Amino acid sequence: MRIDFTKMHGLGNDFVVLDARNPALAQALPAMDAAFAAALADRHTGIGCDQLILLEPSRAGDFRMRIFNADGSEVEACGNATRAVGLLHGAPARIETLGGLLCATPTNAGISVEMGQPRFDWDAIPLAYAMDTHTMPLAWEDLTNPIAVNVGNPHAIFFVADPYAVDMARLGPLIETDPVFPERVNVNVAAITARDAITLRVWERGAGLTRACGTGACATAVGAMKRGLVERAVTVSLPGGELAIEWREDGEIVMTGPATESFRGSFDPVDYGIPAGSPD
Ligand SMILES: N[C@@H](CCC[C@H](N)C(=O)O)C(=O)O
Repeated sequence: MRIDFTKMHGLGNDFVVLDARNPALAQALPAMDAAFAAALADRHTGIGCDQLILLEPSRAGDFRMRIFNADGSEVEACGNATRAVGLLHGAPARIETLGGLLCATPTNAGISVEMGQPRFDWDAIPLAYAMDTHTMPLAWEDLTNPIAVNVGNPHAIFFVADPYAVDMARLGPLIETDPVFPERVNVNVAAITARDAITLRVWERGAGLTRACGTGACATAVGAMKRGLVERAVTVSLPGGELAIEWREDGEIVMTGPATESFRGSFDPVDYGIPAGSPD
């Protein structure tokens, strides 16, 4: 049996969405593992995407969203995909993720998502320094003094003069896989251009340089607010376009921006070496 998919993107950060709420599709879909997710995400031999999104039934929310990076790793959060599935749903949705329950609402300005409250895990790193248990420096060449913000998934943010002057293709993977980040990390380089504006590029954990990263925009905005560099509402400009990020007084981060459906299609799992309906 062929399996239907929807190809979507948020500011050019692109997704293959499989809707396993549909019982026929759920039955035909092989168990999702890293190898299968990576095969579908491959831009040369698969459908191609930055993240594979699997929608499943949920007791906690309207549905559950599972997120797989292009390298097959399953992760906790994806801001752009949350807007994309919010668009697909077409009405306010409570979306269960590994990173928490998120609320997506269609508005005139795009899809607005309550992304939850940030955690500042960086405190753990200076503690390691104080106890002299660290092994790595907090600087990677010219990238120094990052702030780490967890918005369901982990981000390290470096404030620089010009994000486009940073050699992300080289430094991104170096920092992503540095042992100082046991779960690897999304690497953000950002410039503050006004009290309400940030320019950002993101090397995504498990996906590389993407045109936009919703959680990266949230983490960077909140990191900049925590350092007193910007006000509580900012526009974040990424290579693929702009997101509005607000850190409300109640602690909730709200991200608003566009989402787009590109096309629909179907594939045969046999082409990925997996017999249809196989439990493996
Ligand atoms: N593109 C995403 C983030 C996807 C997950 C990330 N690469 C990770 O490994 O945490 C977004 O829009 O937030």
